Amino acid sequence: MTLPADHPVIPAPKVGVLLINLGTPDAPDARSVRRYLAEFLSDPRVVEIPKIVWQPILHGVILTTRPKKSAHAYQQVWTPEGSPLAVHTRAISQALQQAMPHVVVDWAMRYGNPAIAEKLAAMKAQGCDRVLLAPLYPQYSGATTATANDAAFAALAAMRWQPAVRTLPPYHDDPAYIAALKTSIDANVAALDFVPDALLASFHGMPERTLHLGDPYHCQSVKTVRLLREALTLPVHMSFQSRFGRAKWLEPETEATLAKLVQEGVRNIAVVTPGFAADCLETLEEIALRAKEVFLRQGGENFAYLPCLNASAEAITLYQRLMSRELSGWID
Ligand SMILES: C=CC1=C(C)c2cc3[nH]c(cc4nc(cc5[nH]c(cc1n2)c(C)c5CCC(=O)O)C(CCC(=O)O)=C4C)c(C)c3C=C
Ligand SMILES: [Fe+2]
Ligand SMILES: [Fe+2]
Repeated sequence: MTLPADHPVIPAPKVGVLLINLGTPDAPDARSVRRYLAEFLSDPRVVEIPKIVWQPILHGVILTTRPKKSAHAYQQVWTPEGSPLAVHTRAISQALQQAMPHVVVDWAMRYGNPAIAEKLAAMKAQGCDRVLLAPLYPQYSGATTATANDAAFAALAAMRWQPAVRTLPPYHDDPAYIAALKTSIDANVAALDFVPDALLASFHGMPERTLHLGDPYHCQSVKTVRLLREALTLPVHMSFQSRFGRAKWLEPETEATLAKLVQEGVRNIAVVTPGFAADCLETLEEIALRAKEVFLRQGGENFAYLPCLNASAEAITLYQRLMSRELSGWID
């Protein structure tokens, strides 16, 4: 049988790893932040309020007031290379590509740029017929991991010839993740010019309702902290930051926890954010700048924010291990 001239040629198997993070505005100005927030906060996985109720609130109040305020916050942490979240996620992707030269490693954002659909199309064009989708969230949540996968599946839905796909499971209790956190925390604490009395692990918050509806994020965060306590010598406290809206969010809240710790006699503290793979607005502005101010104002003496794993050597060892495990059978 003669094949038609335009019949697709079947290439040799090629594997792609697509790292996915949340997303960030293109620039630290109100217009760019508004565009980003409009996409992010219209996701029903993020704001679980009926569209008919939420859209007028979003477009009437939130998107007229918040972009200016948030743009100001972004300006405090923006770098010459761009938004910290994008800069670190790109650096992770580049370092992992070096560590795993036999696969194609790239990165995308759930909201904004670079888009997941665009990066999946680029992988396909490079001949990747197998793709590992890797949302970079240690703890699973519908608002983060699931929506990243949803967006990837939606992009695949438009492809005539899809690659085979796998998704990276949460790694909140993986010994390699806890070991990477321990290495990073120990080194960062040793470099401080004071000895912390305690460590506070601050996680991004979620509406409390999501816990009762079965989202595992809270339980997985608690487990990460238990394992960190077992691995570290410092006392480890836990809290949730970044409240949004009027609903009840997970407790205890980060700034309230810092104030309480001062009252209990903690004067010197180090804060880590193990739920974030990469430093971003929520860690660099909300914690390193604003939470620090709260702690010192309450009578604390020394406050250190310890960076996320970012593209550190321990992070790349971690990701190489996690990805290689998921690629088993696809690569040798
Ligand atoms: C209902 C609102 C929100 C939920 C639920 C939520 C969950 C959630 N978010 C992250 C990680 C990040 N969030 C970031 C920023 C951010 N988050 C919200 C709201 C919700 N997040 C807003 C409105 C913003 C934007 C900033 C602001 O205006 O305050 C970021 C940083 C992005 C950046 O550009 O640097 C991250 C990362 C997780 C892990 C999570 C649930 C587990
Ligand atoms: Fe968030
Ligand atoms: Fe915030």
